[in-house]
Amino acid sequence: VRNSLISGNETIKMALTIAVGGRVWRKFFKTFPFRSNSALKRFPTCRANGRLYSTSSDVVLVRKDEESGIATVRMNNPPVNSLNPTLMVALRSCFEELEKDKTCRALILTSQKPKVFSAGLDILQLYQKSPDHVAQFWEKVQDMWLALYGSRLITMAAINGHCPAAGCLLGLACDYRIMAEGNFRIGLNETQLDLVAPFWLRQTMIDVIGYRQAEMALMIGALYPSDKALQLGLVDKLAPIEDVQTVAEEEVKNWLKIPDQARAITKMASRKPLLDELRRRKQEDIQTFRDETTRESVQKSIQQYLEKLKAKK
Ligand SMILES: CCCCCCCCC/C=C/C(=O)SCCNC(=O)CCNC(=O)[C@H](O)C(C)(C)COP(=O)(O)OP(=O)(O)OC[C@H]1O[C@@H](n2cnc3c(N)ncnc32)[C@H](O)[C@@H]1OP(=O)(O)O
Repeated sequence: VRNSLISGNETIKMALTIAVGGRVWRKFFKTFPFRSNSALKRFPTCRANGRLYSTSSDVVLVRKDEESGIATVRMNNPPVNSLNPTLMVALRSCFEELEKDKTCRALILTSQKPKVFSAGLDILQLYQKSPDHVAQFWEKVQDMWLALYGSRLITMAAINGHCPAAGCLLGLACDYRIMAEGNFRIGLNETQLDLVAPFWLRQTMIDVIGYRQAEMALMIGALYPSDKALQLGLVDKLAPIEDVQTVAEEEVKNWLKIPDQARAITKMASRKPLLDELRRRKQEDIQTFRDETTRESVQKSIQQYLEKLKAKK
């Protein structure tokens, strides 16, 4: 159903776009306007072995190789890259900056701290917080995802460690996933916290691993070891943890051989319906998240989950 949501008009527009040579990008951006938020402040930048973008808080480290146009974005929010508002705003801002940078062609998303790609949403931000806080928090999740999933760039997740829940959400938003071999886990374990993955996250899981496997994985909140994730198609390739970044760079170089505009138009053709649907239902999605998360029984489950995390030690 989703694929058929691209109208005939848009398909014709896309075909014309490809055909009209010089005016291609103007038409492309008209057909698929990429959003940006002018209120976000630009990164202070400096140069060292290529361009190094840096957020004021340094929770996101970005190094761009000017020659190849490949930017590596490292999440740097110890101990486990949990997605708190600061990290999510920095990631979104970084994705949007790279999007605007005409010399940037690809983005590799990884963790500065090997062994954990991201522990997902910062659970503390969902516990005993006001409905307004939770609503604002969720909008940051949505905006970060829209910026990454809707990117014209080649996006590659170099998953160098555990990747539960919203860590997996980030991976699924990319075009390709390379994961570390070994005892690392990936998946959407939301139901284990008594949470329900929103429609757009569920849809990306279905798109990547197929309906039956996604339905089952989501219901039981499965976290898969990397070899099983490869078998399911949840990740595309495995590499020893120390080689994940290099393998990602090699893979990007293969993708760079494809002309950017045809690749990006094709990507948008398949992603636009879901992007549009979330944009259209953004407020409804925020309200659902706010109401669900602040429910007493869900708060109790989150409390128990936090206690379990602490007791692990
Ligand atoms: C439709 C409507 C409804 C919609 C609702 C839809 C929601 C859908 C979207 C996504 C939801 C989510 O992401 S929910 C988040 C789900 N995430 C998880 O379940 C991951 C939980 N974490 C882990 O499993 C592990 O930490 C793991 C990542 C494997 C790393 O293990 P390690 O042994 O290396 O590290 P640990 O010792 O466990 O953790 C180090 C410290 O970090 C803390 N910590 C770990 N994960 C954390 C987290 N996510 N948030 C905060 N803090 C965390 C621990 O408590 C420790 O704190 P100290 O003891 O103080 O040091």
